[in-house]
Amino acid sequence: MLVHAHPDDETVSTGATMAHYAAQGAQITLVTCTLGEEGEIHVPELALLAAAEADQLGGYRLAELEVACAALGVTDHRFLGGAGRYRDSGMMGLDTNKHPRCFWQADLDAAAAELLEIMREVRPQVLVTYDENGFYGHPDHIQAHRVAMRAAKLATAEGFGPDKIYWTTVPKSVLEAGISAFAQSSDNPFAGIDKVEDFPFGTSDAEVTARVDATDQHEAKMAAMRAHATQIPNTSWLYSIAGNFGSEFMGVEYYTLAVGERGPGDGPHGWESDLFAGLPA
Ligand SMILES: CC(=O)N[C@H]1[C@@H](O[C@@H]2[C@H](O)[C@H](O)[C@@H](O)[C@H](O)[C@H]2O)O[C@H](CO)[C@@H](O)[C@@H]1O
Ligand SMILES: [Zn+2]
Repeated sequence: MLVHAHPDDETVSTGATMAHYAAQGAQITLVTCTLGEEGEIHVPELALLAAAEADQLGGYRLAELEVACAALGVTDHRFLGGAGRYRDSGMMGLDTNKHPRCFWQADLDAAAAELLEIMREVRPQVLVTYDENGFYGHPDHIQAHRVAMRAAKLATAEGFGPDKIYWTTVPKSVLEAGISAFAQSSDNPFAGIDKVEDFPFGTSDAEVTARVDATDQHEAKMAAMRAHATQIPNTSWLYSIAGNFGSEFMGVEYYTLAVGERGPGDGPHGWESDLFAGLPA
């Protein structure tokens, strides 16, 4: 089970992983907490769908998410509390954070109870969500972390909690490699970023627990990214990195184990290569 904040997060941070396990026949349940109503629109002809105009972006991103899930092979997708229950809160500090229906204003116990019911049905072995900072500090990501961890605690108390809980991450060594690789490039997605500490995310290699190599699924991830066209324009830095690093960047995703027993791993850091490592088949 993966708990994400907005449509497109599932693809950008865990898309290759989901496609990898879907291809193996694993049961994958994706829970998205908002419709992404407050997002930017990188498709000019859709500009009037914006929150400040027709306020229809949420419905459009719902459809983008359906196409992305199909590209990844994900067949079980839910919106927390049902589509439209929790509104996109906008970036931290904006007035949209005060919208009465926004996820940032959600009652934590009520939202966790919604997720608990899905956990009761699905009984996930592995739960994936964000760290306490929501990976990069967006209020909906922070709230997704809080709701997922609260629901997991309640599920465990009732005997059906996940065996392992992972938080998405990127090793600082990978970020440093990206800064170096693009330093001389005219199309530098890291322009203006001189050191890894300038990123609002990233963990030391020692804090990373798992490296999922799903390079065989990088095309599926690219197709899912293309489905999220309102959020990921063709000029996105994601595509320029993919063009330079290829499947190595698009098909490898990293995680930190927050709860559960670390399974067998390999390499200099003993990273797991499988999120189900150490669990009964
Ligand atoms: C990846 C992610 O969480 N995207 C969110 C985020 O989008 C950012 C937002 O539009 C910001 O204004 C841009 O400068 C930034 O580049 C975007 O990543 O926040 C949106 C509003 O809450 C959300 O809809 C989007 O999914
Ligand atoms: Zn997001």
